[in-house]
Amino acid sequence: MTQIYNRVALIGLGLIASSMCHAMRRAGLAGEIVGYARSAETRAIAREINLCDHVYDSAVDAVKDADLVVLCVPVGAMGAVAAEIGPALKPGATVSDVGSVKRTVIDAVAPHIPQGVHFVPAHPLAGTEHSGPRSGFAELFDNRFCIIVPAEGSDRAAVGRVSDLWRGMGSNVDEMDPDHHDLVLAVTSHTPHLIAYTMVGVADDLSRVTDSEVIKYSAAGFRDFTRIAASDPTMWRDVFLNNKDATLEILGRFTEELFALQRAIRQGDGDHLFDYFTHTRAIRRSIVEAGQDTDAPNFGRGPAKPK
Ligand SMILES: NC(=O)c1ccc[n+]([C@@H]2O[C@H](COP(=O)([O-])OP(=O)(O)OC[C@H]3O[C@@H](n4cnc5c(N)ncnc54)[C@H](O)[C@@H]3O)[C@@H](O)[C@H]2O)c1
Ligand SMILES: O=C(O)C(=O)C[C@]1(C(=O)O)C=C[C@@H](O)C=C1
Repeated sequence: MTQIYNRVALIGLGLIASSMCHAMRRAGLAGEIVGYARSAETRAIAREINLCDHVYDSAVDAVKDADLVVLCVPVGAMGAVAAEIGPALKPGATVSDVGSVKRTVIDAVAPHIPQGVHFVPAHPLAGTEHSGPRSGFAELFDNRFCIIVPAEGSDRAAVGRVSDLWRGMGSNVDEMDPDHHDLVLAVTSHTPHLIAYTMVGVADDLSRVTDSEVIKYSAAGFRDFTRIAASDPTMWRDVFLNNKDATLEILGRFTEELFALQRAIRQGDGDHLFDYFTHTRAIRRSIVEAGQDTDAPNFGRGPAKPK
C-alpha cells in the first residue's frame, strides 16, 4: 500500500485512534503519525507504548504541520476541540473525525474549519467495549464499513483520500448523508446499546440475582447480549445527547413491539410469538450470511485490556 498522507495528527488517543495508528502503520499509509490526548496519563501511556511517532502536550502543536487531522474524541467534545485547533490548521489540510453521530458533530465542527481546509466527516462501524490507548489493534477495521459523510460541495479529491485511507486500513467505504446516517445508527448501534445498559440495570435491581447468581449462572445469552454495556459511559452519554430525535424515534418503535410481545405472552398467544420469532430469526440469519456479524473478523474481539 502506498503512503496517502505525509503527516497525520490524531486528537484523542483511545480505542479508535490507537487502532488507526496500528492499521496505518501496518499498511504504511502515513509518513508520520502524531497525537494528542487531553489527559497527561493517556499521553504518558501513548508514549510508553510508542503508539505514535510523537505525542504532543497541546492539540495546537499536534495539528500545526499535519496534512490530515482526525478528531477521535467523544462526540460532545468535537466542537470545542475544533475551535481550539482551527486557527493552527495548515492550508490545504483535511480535518476528519470518527464520531458515532454525524449531524451535530458536523454542525459543531464545520464553523471552525478555516477557508482552504477540507472537512470530511467519517464513522468507522467498528469498535469494542474497551477504551483507551492500550485497547487498539490493527485489525479492528478489517472488513467493516466506514461511512463517509461529505458535506455538499466538498472537495472530491479530499473525500477520495480519506476514503483511500480507510480502504487502506481494511474497511469498505460507503457515503451517506448525516441525517440518514444518524437514523440508521440509531437502529443498528445506539438503541441496542441503551437496551443492553438497561438489561444490566434490571439484573442489578434484582439484587438477589446480582449478588451471586448473575455471575454464577450468567448464561451465554446474558453475556452476549450485554457485552456492549461495558462500553465507555462518556462516549455513550454523548451519543444519546447528540442523536436525540433518532434514538427517541427508534425507542418508541421498540417499546411498541415490546408491548405487543408482552400482550402475546399474557394472552398465551403462541402463534404471535412463533411468527414473530420466525420472521426475526430469518432477518438475523441473513445478517450473519452478509458477514456483518460477530462471525465477521474481529467484531468485538479486541484485546481485553483495561483503560
Ligand atoms: N468505541 C467504539 O466502539 C467506537 C466506534 C466507532 C466510533 N467511535 C467514536 O470514536 C470516538 C472516540 O471513541 P473511542 O472509543 O476511541 O474512545 P476512548 O474513550 O477510547 O478515547 C477517547 C479519547 O479522547 C480523549 N478525550 C476526551 N475528551 C477530550 C477532549 N476534550 N480533548 C482531547 N481529548 C479528549 C480521551 O482522553 C481519550 O484518549 C468517539 O467519538 C466515538 O463516538 C467509537
Ligand atoms: O462492537 C462493539 O463493541 C461496538 O459497540 C461497536 C459499535 C457498534 O455499535 O457496532 C459502537 C459504536 C460505533 O460508533 C461503531 C461500532
